[in-house]
Amino acid sequence: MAVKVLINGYGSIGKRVADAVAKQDDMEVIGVTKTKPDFEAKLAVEKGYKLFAAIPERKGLFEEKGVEIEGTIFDVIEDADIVVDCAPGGIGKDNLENIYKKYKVKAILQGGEKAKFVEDSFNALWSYDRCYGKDYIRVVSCNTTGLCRTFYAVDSVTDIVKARVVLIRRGADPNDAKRGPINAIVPNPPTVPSHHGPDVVSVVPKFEGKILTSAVIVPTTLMHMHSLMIETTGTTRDAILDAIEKTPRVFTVSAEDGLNSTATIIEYARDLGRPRYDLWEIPIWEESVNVVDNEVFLMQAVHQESDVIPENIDCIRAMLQMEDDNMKSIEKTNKSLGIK
Ligand SMILES: NC(=O)C1=CN([C@@H]2O[C@H](COP(=O)(O)OP(=O)(O)OC[C@H]3O[C@@H](n4cnc5c(N)ncnc54)[C@H](OP(=O)(O)O)[C@@H]3O)[C@@H](O)[C@H]2O)C=CC1
Ligand SMILES: O=C(OP(=O)(O)O)[C@H](O)COP(=O)(O)O
Repeated sequence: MAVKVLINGYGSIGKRVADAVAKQDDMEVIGVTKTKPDFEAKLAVEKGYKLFAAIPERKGLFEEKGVEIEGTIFDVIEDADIVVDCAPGGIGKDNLENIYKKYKVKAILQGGEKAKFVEDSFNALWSYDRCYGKDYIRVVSCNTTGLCRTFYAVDSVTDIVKARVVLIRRGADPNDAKRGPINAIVPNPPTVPSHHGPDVVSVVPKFEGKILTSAVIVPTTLMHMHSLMIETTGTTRDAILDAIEKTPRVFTVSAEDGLNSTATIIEYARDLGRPRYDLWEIPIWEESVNVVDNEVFLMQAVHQESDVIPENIDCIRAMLQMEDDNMKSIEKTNKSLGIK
């Protein structure tokens, strides 16, 4: 029987998680929530999702606008086997304390929440077993997910002694007219190291003290980009390329093929006919992969709106003990979504 999934927060991440859950033969979406009756709420109903008010006092707003609503989150939460919280960063922890724990329902939070509020942090390659059967888990952020996958590939062929990463973060998602910068490069966070190193360690504790990250924000909406420098005990370029080939959800792209920027990578995702031009995999520039004196260099991009989506699906399977082999869950999810 399909497990019942409630999506609390139907925004950039929530709508993608809902569509991915709907594609699984072992899961069903029992509802999605919004706080306001805008176009996303209307489209959710048109797509056939049952819509609920995330905040009970807002229910009247939907009725006033004629947007079909089934009730509030409190009318559906007891039917859920698990809630995937996709509310804006910082709100998930309040929902965890005020709703999910009170109703004793398992919940997944997203990367905008801190590690300390949950039992563990999830990446399908690294921490599936640890999260198996747990109640409250965080799927780490898009950037952290991208780093975890690439470190997995490198770690599969050599030992990582120390890694340094510079993250070039997109200024806003494409639908966001309020954030920036429009014409500046902003150290963000202004302090070094950034939170991404500790976030990777929350998934892979053996990397404690080994990952140092700094980040800037630039005026683009398409993707993030990372420049990785990974000191190892010894490896070769061919071994790293082979490891990338064997690791799920990462792949190489070549500037020679015209995939020489985030712009053409997104065009590639469009040409693949991906929903919302989502690129769930992490593209690594083949030409950037190099090994100098045991240090691995590479550059990769991250489609911030979509790389965490398959992770949420695998996290549901782990928490609800639906599949005990992480690689089998990854394979099932990949197949259902059409991941390379
Ligand atoms: N966008 C990204 O690139 C990524 C985001 N994340 C993380 O995912 C989470 C969600 O981000 P994102 O999808 O971008 O955010 P969005 O702002 O796009 O969507 C948030 C959704 O939550 C709803 N919402 C608002 N308040 C509440 C509430 N109190 N309870 C439940 N739902 C609420 C909003 O509804 P309404 O619009 O009706 O107000 C909206 O549907 C954050 O933790 C973020 O850090 C992780 C990876 C990448
Ligand atoms: O929510 C996200 O970006 P945002 O906090 O810039 O909106 C992405 O998950 C990236 O987050 P991160 O750069 O804190 O890993």
